[in-house]
Amino acid sequence: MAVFVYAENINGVYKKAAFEAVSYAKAIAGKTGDSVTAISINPTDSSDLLYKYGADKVVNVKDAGLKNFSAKAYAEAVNQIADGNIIVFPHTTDASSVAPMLAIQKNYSLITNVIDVPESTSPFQVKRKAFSGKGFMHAKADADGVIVTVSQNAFGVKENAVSGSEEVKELSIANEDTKVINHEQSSGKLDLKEAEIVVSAGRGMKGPENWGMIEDLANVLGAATACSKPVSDIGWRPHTEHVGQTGKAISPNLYIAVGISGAIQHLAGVNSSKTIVVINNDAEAPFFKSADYGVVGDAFQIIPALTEKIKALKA
Ligand SMILES: Cc1cc2nc3c(=O)[nH]c(=O)nc-3n(C[C@H](O)[C@H](O)[C@H](O)COP(=O)(O)OP(=O)(O)OC[C@H]3O[C@@H](n4cnc5c(N)ncnc54)[C@H](O)[C@@H]3O)c2cc1C
Repeated sequence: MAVFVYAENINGVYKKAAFEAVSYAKAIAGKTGDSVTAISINPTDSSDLLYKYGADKVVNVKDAGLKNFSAKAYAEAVNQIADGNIIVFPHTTDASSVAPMLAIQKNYSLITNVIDVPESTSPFQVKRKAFSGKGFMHAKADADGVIVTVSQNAFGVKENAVSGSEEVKELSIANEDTKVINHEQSSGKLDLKEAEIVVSAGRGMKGPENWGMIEDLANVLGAATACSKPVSDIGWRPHTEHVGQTGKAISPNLYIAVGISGAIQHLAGVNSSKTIVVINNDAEAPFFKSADYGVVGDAFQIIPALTEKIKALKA
């Protein structure tokens, strides 16, 4: 028996979330004594990248009709291959819409946003995020089969190299429903949901002309940039950077919040970050209650000084 895992790629290139999902599937397989079979749709990347994280077998679906993403058609493709009782998906935007479609097609339980290896695999029980990341719960699958989506950056990418094998599967799936015509990445920037470090700023920055210092700090740390909702609403930053309840939910290893008050709707999207650093000139700002480290002070002095210090350390 195999633990199946959906290895997501964008325009043929594997996402970091795919490596994390394979690492997670390998951890489950270690408990059940199964092998890991990864399924990917029209990848251009080499399967070697998936063997590195523990995929014993990679099934590459070749289907010209699946060039454009559609949750229903992709679920059908995975359904035709995955004949095991445990199927793992990354909790990305695309994959988290494929997983429920597949759960319906297979009549399996669906547990989303899991953050740890299962406590038991029979019955399947696992810890997951709840209430927009403000709490945790232990979910138990009712059905014999289970599909899980792994919260990004929760488990981590873990090398576990095996000498895997590859199978190419030619499919021809009807893809006539609503589909994504094109995936475009904002120019040359890190994907916010995949980033290990995020530097985020809010209205405390006073205006878009002051974002240079946020970008400088992000560059020196190799981080992605994010912002609060009002900042993107006023047009200081693009909507793709808006994090929170109504924006992207992220869980980087390090989240640096600059001039953000820490409203509950903002926290809902960032409070599962592993380490939170808050920089705010108001010692009473609510964000400090959720911070691992806090600096009370003027961002306009602290950020450039911090950037210089990190540059010096790196040199
Ligand atoms: C239904 C709903 C959904 C929402 N969804 C979201 C969401 O997804 N994401 C989100 O972010 N918000 C969301 N909001 C808005 C949220 O309630 C807050 O209004 C918003 O997060 C505040 O943004 P801010 O912290 O940038 O601005 P402010 O609340 O204005 O805070 C600015 C902060 O900057 C600090 N500051 C000022 N000057 C400096 C300085 N020189 N140096 C350091 N610090 C300084 C201030 O002390 C203050 O704490 C939502 C609201 C609603 C009602």
